[in-house]
Amino acid sequence: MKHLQVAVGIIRNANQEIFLARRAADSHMANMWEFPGGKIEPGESAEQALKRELLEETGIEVTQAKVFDRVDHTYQDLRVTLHFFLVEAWNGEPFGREGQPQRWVKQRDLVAEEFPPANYPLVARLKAESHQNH
Ligand SMILES: Nc1nc2c([nH]c(=O)n2[C@@H]2O[C@H](COP(=O)(O)OP(=O)(O)OP(=O)(O)O)[C@@H](O)[C@H]2O)c(=O)[nH]1
Ligand SMILES: [Mg+2]
Repeated sequence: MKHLQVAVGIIRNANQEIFLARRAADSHMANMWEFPGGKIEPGESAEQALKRELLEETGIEVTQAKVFDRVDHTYQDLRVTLHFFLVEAWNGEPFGREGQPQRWVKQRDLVAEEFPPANYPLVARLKAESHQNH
């Protein structure tokens, strides 16, 4: 089975809002909401891929990224390892640079079912941590 290594950015602003983008209609997990990111290319570290993908997909230059979690998930015909980073420092203003819809959502208001199934535990963790801290 194909196995992808993916770098993913949880972009969070000072209002505890997280930037989400909508996946394209013709992609894997079409039309679901996602944290921007993409495949780690050969020779790249997860953090390098994160910076490249966030620039390509949202236009921001990441200046600091913290490892947040690593999740392994097997879909019907595809295995993914998602390397999640918490991004709280960047230059620019994120937007759907590839034309994809986007929105900011309060961390505590995230809805797991809007994301690909691999994200469910991660979204649960983010919601739990938002109740502790805010
Ligand atoms: N970016 C992103 N991908 C995710 C998330 N959750 C999740 O299961 N994935 C899966 O990770 C895989 C790779 O992500 P991607 O499609 O963004 O990769 P990419 O930007 O390199 O795509 P491309 O082939 O169009 O260049 C997809 O199969 C996607 O369904 C998520 O929150 N964000
Ligand atoms: Mg992508």
